[in-house]
Amino acid sequence: MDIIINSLYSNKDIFLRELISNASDALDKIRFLTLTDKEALGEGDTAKLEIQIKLDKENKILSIRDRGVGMTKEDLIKNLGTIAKSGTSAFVEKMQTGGDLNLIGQFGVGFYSVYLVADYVEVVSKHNDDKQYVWESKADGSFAISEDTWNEPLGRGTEIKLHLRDEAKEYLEEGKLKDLVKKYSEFINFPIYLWATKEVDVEVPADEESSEEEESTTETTEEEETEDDEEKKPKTKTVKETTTEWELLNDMKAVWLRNPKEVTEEEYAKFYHSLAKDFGDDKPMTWSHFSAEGDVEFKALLFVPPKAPHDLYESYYNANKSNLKLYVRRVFISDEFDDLLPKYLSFLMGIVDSDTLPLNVSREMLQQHSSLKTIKKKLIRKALDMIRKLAEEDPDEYSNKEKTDDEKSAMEEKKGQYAKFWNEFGKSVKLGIIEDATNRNRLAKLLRFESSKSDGKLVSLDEYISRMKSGQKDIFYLTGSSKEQLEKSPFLEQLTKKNYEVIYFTDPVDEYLMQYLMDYEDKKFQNVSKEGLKLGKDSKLKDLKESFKELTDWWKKALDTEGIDSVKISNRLHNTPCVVVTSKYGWSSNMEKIMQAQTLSDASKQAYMRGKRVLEINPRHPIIKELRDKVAQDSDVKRGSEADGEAGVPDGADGERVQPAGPQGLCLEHLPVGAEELGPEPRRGRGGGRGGGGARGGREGVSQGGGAGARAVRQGRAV
Ligand SMILES: Nc1ncnc2c1ncn2[C@@H]1O[C@H](COP(=O)(O)OP(=O)(O)OP(=O)(O)O)[C@@H](O)[C@H]1O
Repeated sequence: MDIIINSLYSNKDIFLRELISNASDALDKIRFLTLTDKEALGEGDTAKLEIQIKLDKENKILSIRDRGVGMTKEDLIKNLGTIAKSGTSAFVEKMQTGGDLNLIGQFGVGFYSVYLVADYVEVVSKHNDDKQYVWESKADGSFAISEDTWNEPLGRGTEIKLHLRDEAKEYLEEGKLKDLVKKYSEFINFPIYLWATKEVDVEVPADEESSEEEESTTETTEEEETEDDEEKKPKTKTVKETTTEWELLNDMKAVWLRNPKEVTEEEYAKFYHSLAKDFGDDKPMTWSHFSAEGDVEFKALLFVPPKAPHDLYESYYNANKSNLKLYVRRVFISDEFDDLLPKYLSFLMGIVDSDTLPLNVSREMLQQHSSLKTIKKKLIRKALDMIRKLAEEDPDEYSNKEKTDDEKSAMEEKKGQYAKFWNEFGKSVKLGIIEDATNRNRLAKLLRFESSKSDGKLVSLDEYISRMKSGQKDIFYLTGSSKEQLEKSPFLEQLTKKNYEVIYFTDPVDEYLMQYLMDYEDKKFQNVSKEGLKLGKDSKLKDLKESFKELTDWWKKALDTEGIDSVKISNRLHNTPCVVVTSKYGWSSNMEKIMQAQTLSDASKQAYMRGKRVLEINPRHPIIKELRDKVAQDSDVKRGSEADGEAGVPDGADGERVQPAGPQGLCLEHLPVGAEELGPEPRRGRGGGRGGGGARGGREGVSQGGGAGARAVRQGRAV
C-alpha cells in the first residue's frame, strides 16, 4: 500500500483498466454460471451484462459498476481485505527493485491501484447468495464491512466508488475517461458505458421576430405552397441542449473471430496488451492467428510475449498455470484449463474459441471432453510452427545464410529476434524436449547453444551438422557450469586440434535434456567427457595399449580403492597427462555436481547413478612416458630382487611387503609444464632430491604419483 500510495509513478491511468478488467472477469463468471443455471442471470436490468462508469464532479467521485457475479461478505474480506495474497510479496519485491507499476495486474493485486488516484474507496457488492454489503477503506491498512441499507440496491454485481484525491481530478473529465477506455479496454467483451453529457439538437418554438423575417423574405411557388400547407404546424427552431445519457465506449471486437488479413499489427499488439495485462511499450515477439476446421472447429490466437513472466519457472511442476483463455462461441469458459497446452508452452498467451465444445456442461465435464485433446494437438503444432518462423525470418539465423544481401536487408527489422526469443524462453524449449516425446524432433530444431566454433553466437543443430567433418558420426558436446570453464577443458584437446566442433551446454537443465535427446537426424550425441569417444580409427591404439600395459595395470591397482573402473589409453588428450572420464551410462561429473547441490537429493540414488570412473592417460605426454619407464624399471628391479631372494622388502623397514611397487626415482623437476597439474601442491624436489636412488626413492615417487592421481580422482577432475 505504501508503495502505491506514495508512488510518484506518473501513469496513474492504469487503475481504470484494472477495475474494468475485474468487472469484465466478474461478468464472465456470471455468464458462465448461467450456462447451467438460467436463474442466476436474473431479470430486467440485472440481466444486462454491462459495465457502467459514472462521474460525480461535485463530490469528486468516480464510480464503476458491473452486473457481474458480485461478492459475498466473505469474498469481500478474502479478495479485497487480505493483502497477504501470493502475488503481493512478488509484487513488492519487484517494485523495490525498480519494477514497473504498470505490470501490477500480473501479480493479482490490481485492485489496489485504485489508491493511485483515490484516498477513500467504497465497494458496494451484491452476490446472488448474500445480501448487499459495503466494503470501505482509506488505505490505512484497515477496512470496514457493513450490510448496505442506504445505497440503491444493485440487483447483482459490484459498484466501486473512488473518492478522488485532489491531484487526480482529471479523472472527472469525460474526455479523459473515453480516451482511457479506448486505449486500454477496447477489447473488453462487454459493453462499457459512460454516463456522458451530450449536446443534442432540440426543436423549440421559434420566437416571433425571426418567423416574421422568414415570411418576408420567402417567395413561395405553388409547389412550396402546398408543402407549406401540409406543415401548418407552429414555427420551431433548433437549439443545442445538454443532456446526459449512457454512451457506449467500445465496440467489443472479438479480434480472434475476424479474418487475420483484416487485423492490423497494431490491433494485434493492443489486443495482446489487454490480454496479458501488460501495458508496457514492448510488442509481442510474434503471434499466430488461425482457425482449425474438421471434426473439431476452433479459432485461436497465440502470442509469444516480449519477455518471460517473472515467475515462469517457479514451481513449474506444481502450479496449474495457463495463459490461454478458453471460449465457447464467444462465452468465456476458463483460463485455468491446464490441459490446453503442455506446461512447457505455458509462456504463450492467447485465446481459443471453439464451436465444437458444448456450452451447457460444467467446467469439469468440459475438461474431460475428447475435443480438447485434438485442440491441444493442433495448438502445439501451430505454436511450434510460429516459433520456427521466428527463426526463419531472422537474418542472423544460419538457415538464412543463402539469402542475398537485398533479401536480408528486407528482413532487417527481424534481426536478432530469435536470439531474443531464445534468451527469454530457451529453457521452455529444453523442457519441451524432455517432456514431449512426440514433438522432440521439432523442438530439437529450435534448440540453440554456443559451441567451440560459434564465436559467441548461437548455433542450431542443423548448423552444427552442416559443419561436421567428413567421417564424423557423432554430435560432440560437453557440459559444465560456464563457457569459460568448458573452453579450458582438457577433454577438448584432441577434438580442437583435429578441428571438431563441440557444443557447450552450460545450463543445469542441459544435463537432463541430454538424457532425453539421444539423436538428431540419425546422428548420436556424444558427451566428450564420457567414455567411448570415437575420433576415427587410431591404428596405433593396439600397439600403445601393449606398450603401456604395465603402467596401466600398475595404476589401476594403485587406484583400486578409489572407485576407478579402469585405466586406459586416451584419444582425447594433447597437453594434459591424464584425465578422469565417466562411464557411458552413469551421470557425468557435472550432473553429479548438480545433484549434490540439490537439497532434497537422494544420497542412495546418487551412489547408484554415479558414473564409474575411467582414468585415461595421454601416451604422448612426457610424464606418462616417464611413468611407464619407471614402472618398467621397477618391475625389472623387482624381478631382479626376487631372483636374489629379496622380493619387495623395503630397505630399513620392518620386513612388511609394500604393494604395489612404483616407478623409481621419478624426478618431477625434469618434467615439462603440466606436471604441476599432478596434484594441488606437488612436493617438488623431494623425489627429485633422491632421484635415481634405490627402492626408497622409488616408493616416494609412487606415493607422489599415485597419491596425486588418487586425489584428483577423488575430486573428480582432470589432473
Ligand atoms: N468487480 C468485481 N466483481 C467481483 N469480484 C471482484 C471485482 N473486483 C475484484 N474482485 C475480486 O477481487 C479479487 C482481487 O482483485 P485484484 O484486481 O486485486 O486481483 P485479480 O483480479 O485477481 O488479479 P489481476 O489484478 O491480475 O486482475 C479478484 O480476483 C476478484 O475475485
